[in-house]
Amino acid sequence: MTERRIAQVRAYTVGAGGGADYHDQQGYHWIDDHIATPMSRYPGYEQSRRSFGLNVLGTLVVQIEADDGTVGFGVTTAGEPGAWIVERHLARFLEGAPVTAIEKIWDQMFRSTLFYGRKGLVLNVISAVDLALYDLLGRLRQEPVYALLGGAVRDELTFYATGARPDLAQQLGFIGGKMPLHHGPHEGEAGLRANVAELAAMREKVGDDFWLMWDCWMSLEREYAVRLAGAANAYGLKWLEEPLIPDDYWGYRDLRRQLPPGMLLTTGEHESTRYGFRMLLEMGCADILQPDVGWCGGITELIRISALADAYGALVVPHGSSVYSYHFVITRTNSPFSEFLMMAPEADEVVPMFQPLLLGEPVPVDGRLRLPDTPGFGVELNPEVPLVRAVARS
Ligand SMILES: C[C@H](O)[C@H](O)CC(=O)C(=O)O
Ligand SMILES: [Mg+2]
Repeated sequence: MTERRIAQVRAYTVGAGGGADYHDQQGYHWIDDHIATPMSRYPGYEQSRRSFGLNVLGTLVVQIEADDGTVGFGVTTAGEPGAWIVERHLARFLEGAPVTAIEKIWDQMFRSTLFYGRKGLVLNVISAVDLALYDLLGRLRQEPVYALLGGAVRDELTFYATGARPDLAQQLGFIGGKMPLHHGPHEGEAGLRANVAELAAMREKVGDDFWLMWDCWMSLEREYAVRLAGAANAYGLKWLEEPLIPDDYWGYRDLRRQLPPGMLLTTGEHESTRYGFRMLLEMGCADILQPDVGWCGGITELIRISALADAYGALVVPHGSSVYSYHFVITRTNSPFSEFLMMAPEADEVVPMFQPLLLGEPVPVDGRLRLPDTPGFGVELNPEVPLVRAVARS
């Protein structure tokens, strides 16, 4: 293959809601309906995550154009600050470099941003660039990303669903349902009882064998989490997800030892890089790691995180991220199933996660999906969604 070089990098924000910033929804949506969060303790921020600014960043789209005009793209949650980082800082490591220099470009982006990066927004941006590079390489080679990653280890993906209605997810063929936790510790014993009553009612609806999990979205304290897990055990809770803030590695380590036997502890969607996941693994913080490929450092870093996890006997079940996760999960034996985020406002039907931004996004049918072999990640930007190149080059 002729060696292609990167001609131009472009960063865009997106006018419409949704897309990679999937919390940015209008009107009623289960994903913003009194979900327990680290901010719930402050009056006025309990009912809606949008109220404390969960949707302030918006979507970032990174396009990378090769010198033959082929364009790959990646998306993340980073909006205008992310566009600034791409255009004013990271572009220098990309433009003129070989398209195949993915490892070197990653290393340069990471090292050059250490003085203000390491986690969070900067890693979201590095992830989007990395996804765009993989998409571009796949398009140039006319191969799906999963083929670039060594090929599929199984024929199809199997999914659990995240949403407010595991009972409907069961009817739609998913293997389990992960519900948001609705009441945080600030709601006291009554809130704890209300949480357990919701779980009990859902168990009644789905029967004994369907997986039920709780996503606590960093909202709990350890003592509360122990009591909640103890009460939930009677209703067969499969895992307790992200109960503590991400930096409390010590809390996760201790909590994992205090959970009822058989109940799993999961976390990682707000963790990034191999260094963050090394902490989780070495300290024994979780049974299942849940990196988000759009936030943890992209495919390049997820490969390292997954290998590290495998050596520790931990599963990696990436957080959401649709096709960007699927192309990875299908290639890894320690990623036996996938998450599907139910983005229908009532969680009552399967709709593409990144709508309206992407076209061609495949969705599970009967809880399963055979990945198409379309080049790259197999999705296109929807021309009807306006993109804004908000940051001029200096
Ligand atoms: C449902 C959760 O609160 C969050 O919005 C998504 C998430 O953490 C997950 O899918 O996992
Ligand atoms: Mg989660």
